[in-house]
Amino acid sequence: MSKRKSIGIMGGTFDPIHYGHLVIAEAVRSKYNMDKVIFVPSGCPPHKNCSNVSSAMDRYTMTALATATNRYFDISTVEIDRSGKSYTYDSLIEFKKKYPKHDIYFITGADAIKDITTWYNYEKLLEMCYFIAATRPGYTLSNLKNKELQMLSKKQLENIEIIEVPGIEVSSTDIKRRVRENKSIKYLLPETVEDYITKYDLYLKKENDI
Ligand SMILES: Nc1ncnc2c1ncn2[C@@H]1O[C@H](COP(=O)(O)OP(=O)(O)OP(=O)(O)O)[C@@H](O)[C@H]1O
Ligand SMILES: O=C(O)c1ccc[n+]([C@@H]2O[C@H](COP(=O)([O-])O)[C@@H](O)[C@H]2O)c1
Repeated sequence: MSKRKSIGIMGGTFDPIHYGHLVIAEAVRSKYNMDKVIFVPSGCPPHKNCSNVSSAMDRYTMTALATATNRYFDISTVEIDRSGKSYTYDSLIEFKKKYPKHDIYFITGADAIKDITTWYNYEKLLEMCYFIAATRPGYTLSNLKNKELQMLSKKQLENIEIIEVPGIEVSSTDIKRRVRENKSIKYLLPETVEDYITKYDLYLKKENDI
């Protein structure tokens, strides 16, 4: 990594945000001594059905609650303010303009990076920023390098770093299912987010009914 200043961009649907997201963002920030990590809730996640996702306001609020206690964490509305699919390429253009002196690192789970060749304008994206892919349980480094990423050139692969972080086996899908089944979600996500979910009765209906 160069000695230039750097920031991390942590994009996600965050429906809801949980400790899996927070752990990887903090692990990457401290490992690379980043100035900050900006959490970017998607407006309409490109690879998900937007109509099945909670409102942008709920997801933004939960992300703000979850990140409030970390002075290095920030939050951006760049994607929820934009209409149409929330392509990372469009957001990165904006962040490059806003932070011309910083190196930009897009932080993602390793399971998401394996599909990078299906992302909008992925070739340009890989020239514009570095990707830091945190392994989550079930994804090994060798599997990822050998199989899913084999379409990429050596130069493109150089802009992707796969790192291991303390694994937390939690997903937003699992949390939503637990809420529906009236199971505890305690210790899977910050208490403030848990309280928000309870207060506004989020996730009680089946995903297709949202
Ligand atoms: N437990 C986890 N460990 C590591 N990375 C994670 C974890 N959960 C999510 N991520 C990563 O965080 C990013 C944003 O994830 P997202 O908001 O879609 O949450 P999710 O839990 O993966 O949701 P879903 O269950 O709907 O797939 C993605 O790059 C994803 O790979
Ligand atoms: O730009 C794309 O084509 C693209 C395709 C899939 C995922 N992403 C981004 O990757 C991040 C994680 O996505 P998701 O669907 O797992 O929440 C989020 O910021 C998405 O906008 C971006």
